[in-house]
Amino acid sequence: MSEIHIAMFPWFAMGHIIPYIHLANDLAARGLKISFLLPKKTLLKVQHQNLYPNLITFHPLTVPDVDGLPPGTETVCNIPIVNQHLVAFAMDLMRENVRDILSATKPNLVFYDFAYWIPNITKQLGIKSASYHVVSATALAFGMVPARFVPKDRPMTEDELREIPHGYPSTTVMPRGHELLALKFLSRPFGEGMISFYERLITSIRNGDTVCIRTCREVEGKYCDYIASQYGKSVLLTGMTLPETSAKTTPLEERWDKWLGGFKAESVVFCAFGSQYVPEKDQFQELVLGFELTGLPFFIAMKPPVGCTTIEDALPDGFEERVKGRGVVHGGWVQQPEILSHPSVGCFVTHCGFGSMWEALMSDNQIVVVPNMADHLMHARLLVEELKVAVEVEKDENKWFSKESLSEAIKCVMDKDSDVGIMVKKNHSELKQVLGKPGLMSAYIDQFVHNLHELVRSP
Ligand SMILES: O=c1ccn([C@@H]2O[C@H](COP(=O)(O)OP(=O)(O)O[C@H]3O[C@H](CO)[C@@H](O)[C@H](O)[C@H]3O)[C@@H](O)[C@H]2O)c(=O)[nH]1
Repeated sequence: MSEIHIAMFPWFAMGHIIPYIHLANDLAARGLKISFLLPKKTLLKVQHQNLYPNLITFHPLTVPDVDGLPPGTETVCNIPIVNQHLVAFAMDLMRENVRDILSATKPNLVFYDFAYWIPNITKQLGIKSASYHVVSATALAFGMVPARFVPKDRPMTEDELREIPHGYPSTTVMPRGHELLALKFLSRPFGEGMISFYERLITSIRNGDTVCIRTCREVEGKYCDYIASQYGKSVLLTGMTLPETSAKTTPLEERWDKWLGGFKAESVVFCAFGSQYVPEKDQFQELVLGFELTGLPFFIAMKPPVGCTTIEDALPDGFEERVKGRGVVHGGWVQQPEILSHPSVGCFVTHCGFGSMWEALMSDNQIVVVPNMADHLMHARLLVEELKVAVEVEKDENKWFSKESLSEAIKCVMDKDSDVGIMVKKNHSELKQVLGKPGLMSAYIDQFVHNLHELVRSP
């Protein structure tokens, strides 16, 4: 088979760029050549993850400044959700630049997700296009299908937001009540020349030559089939594309390894909410008080709350003294996969970003979910309602959760005698066995590469 050359142009968010790099590594391991288009400062942060520099080439991009965003903004990292469409706008302004790179590098195929205009360029250049999605099939099936009516010239009404797409294959894996109304921002057309996130994704899937998703049939089979039937296209799966070797190549930072090592096996509760989430100060304080209330050792890694320069500034009065020796609250990035595989860690409290969802499933930890927005809600419901491998922290209509509800959820899975704890542990361990079956994930990539060869050869 002749060599395939793929260009990749993911949404400017770390939660998208990182899984694209994992896929690039998996493909390069099978001899495929990759041209990766990335904002230039972001490139410096992730280039060490390129395991095949002979096959994966990064192309630096300059992201134009856009009114309403701090100058030099490249990704949605630290940008409030209400302004994320401006990052999409900046991405759209790069059309000509991207076309020039594709025209010069001449790949056979382009992978993209939010840049819905890529197929217009690739058709002119005689290149194939594949929309590759690193959010769940569940989220795409619920929100981003032709069966969902999305008006082009106005935001969706409450009734439209509450409507379930016809044929959607679940009655439980979905946002509830007030959460549905919070999806309104996805449907807002943002002005001259800009389209809503709903329309962006639906157009992206509809116009590409194929649709690919970072998932497995074992977890999301029926949602993949629904997407295939909605678009009349086959859906190609890459499996979960988690790097297998990270724990071996990058040992956990010594200070954390030592601290965690001071506790008995499976006793520490770890909490992290991904690369984007910035808590409000009062919710953050309630969260840490919830951990205090459990009486268990804990390790929280989270960005400083809105309006606080450091995490220490945001802690409740007397908190540090009271939890000294059994609790850490760290305001920066930690090595999540390595922490999840530390023998002392027994529970993961997660916002349920798609990356964290897979990492949680492939760990031996009990899982507690605290979803905040759009796709996180879908992943959380998938784990709790359908797979029954996790418990969810109760929230009120204003998305607020109390220290008591957080503490109860954690204790319910950490208490060795709890029926719910025993049930989710058993289900999780059975699923992990299925997903961890030797050769399963590499078979996904092999089949995926085979499908790409067919796609490239097709007329
Ligand atoms: O201190 C930290 C925090 C996070 N991570 C890693 O960062 C990634 C975070 O990804 P994810 O769990 O997917 O969360 P987000 O960063 O919130 O993800 C964005 O991208 C996801 C697609 O991957 C979408 O599902 C989410 O909606 C979107 O918020 C994971 O691999 C974590 O292991 C760390 O290593 N250390």
